[in-house]
Amino acid sequence: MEFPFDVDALFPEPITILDQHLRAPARRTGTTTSARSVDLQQQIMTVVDELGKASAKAQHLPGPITSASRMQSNRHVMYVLKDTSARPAGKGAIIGFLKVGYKKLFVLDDRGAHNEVEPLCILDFYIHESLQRHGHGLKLFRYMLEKERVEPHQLAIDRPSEKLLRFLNKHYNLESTVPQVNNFVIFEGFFAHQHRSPASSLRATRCSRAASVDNTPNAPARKLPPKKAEGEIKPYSSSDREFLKVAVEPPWPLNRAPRRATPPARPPPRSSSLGSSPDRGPLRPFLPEQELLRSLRLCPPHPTARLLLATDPGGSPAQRRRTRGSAPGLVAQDCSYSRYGEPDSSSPQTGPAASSPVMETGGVHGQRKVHSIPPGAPKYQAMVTWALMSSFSG
Ligand SMILES: CC(=O)SCCNC(=O)CCNC(=O)[C@H](O)C(C)(C)COP(=O)(O)OP(=O)(O)OC[C@H]1O[C@@H](n2cnc3c(N)ncnc32)[C@H](O)[C@@H]1OP(=O)(O)O
Repeated sequence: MEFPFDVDALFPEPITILDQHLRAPARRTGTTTSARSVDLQQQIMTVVDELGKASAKAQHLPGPITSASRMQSNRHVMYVLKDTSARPAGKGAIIGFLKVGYKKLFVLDDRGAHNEVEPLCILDFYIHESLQRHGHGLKLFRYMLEKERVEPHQLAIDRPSEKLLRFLNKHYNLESTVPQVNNFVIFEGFFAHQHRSPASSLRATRCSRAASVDNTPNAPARKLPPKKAEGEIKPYSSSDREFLKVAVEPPWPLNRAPRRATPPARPPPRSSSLGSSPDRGPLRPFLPEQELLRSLRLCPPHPTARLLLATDPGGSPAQRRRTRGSAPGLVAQDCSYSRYGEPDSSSPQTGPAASSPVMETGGVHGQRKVHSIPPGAPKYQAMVTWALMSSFSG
């Protein structure tokens, strides 16, 4: 993976360890001015962002789980492997990365009992497509194990891909998993020699005062107090990949999904740690325009909207007619309906909307009013305005 700046100079060693400060490694020669170090940090951030994007693409994730901003806001550690052999255009290249971090998890042991632990977790792992199966992943993984002083079976893996499961099986003989109900995979032997971070040791010390703690020296995990019901254990575990599921939705009614006559064919995916891959389903689609218009027509009348319409100069029949004549494509119509929705034949102006979009806000005494959208106003803006007026009803 190449960059428009010299990554060979940026990362002097074959493997560079980055933490939340995303600092450039110490230079071998020369001094670094503060302006230069800001520049170098910017380059590191670019590398991290691009690696995160490439990894997400390789795993078919809807978005990156590794980025400079996420690195800065978490205590994760990233091992970056550079290509020492090739220096295309004299700027070097990056082969891949491995991201790890300690996480507090609730995991089940082989008897199905809950255990609170804080293991080192494999959070993201990526080797450039052109260089996979060349031993680079193993080089990076070995280096990380050595630096973090952990054994492979002591790790928890955040939703491993099929490739990673095979990698772990091939290089470390990890095969039998301990079934979990969260997104992490742990292997047999996890509880035998659970590695404890300084943070977890501290927490275990604190917990020992509150009793219900296994007092065995180096006890890897403690049983939760019996008073806690299973449903109360929250969060069950915080997968880094969880945030990808949170779709940013527009406000009501723009977020209303089309109504289904029948239940979905497939139940929503269940979270499992049995090697399930990340949820790759698309984010919830925005409501199509026609569906939105239909929803708006079905909505009940709103007092605020009525008030505004009553005082709206464009609400007079004359004004509406003028608008209809002068601005094609905009709504200028006054439909009268009976209270139950049928067209009211007594009204001088009845009939379907001549043009769209139609903003029906409901009328007084059974009349449904269609009010005009100012010329030039985008359709969605008008819909949102109407929706906001409706939301005041509560
Ligand atoms: C928690 C997480 O991060 S899950 C996401 C893991 N990342 C990905 O799936 C992204 C795409 N894959 C990759 O980036 C890499 O393949 C990695 C990181 C999984 C492994 O790195 P590599 O450099 O390819 O591994 P390395 O060469 O050291 O070991 C090769 C072994 O890994 C496994 N492996 C690697 N690629 C594949 C593949 N395409 N299909 C099946 N197994 C594979 C195999 O066991 C392989 O041994 P083999 O070639 O004898 O079958």
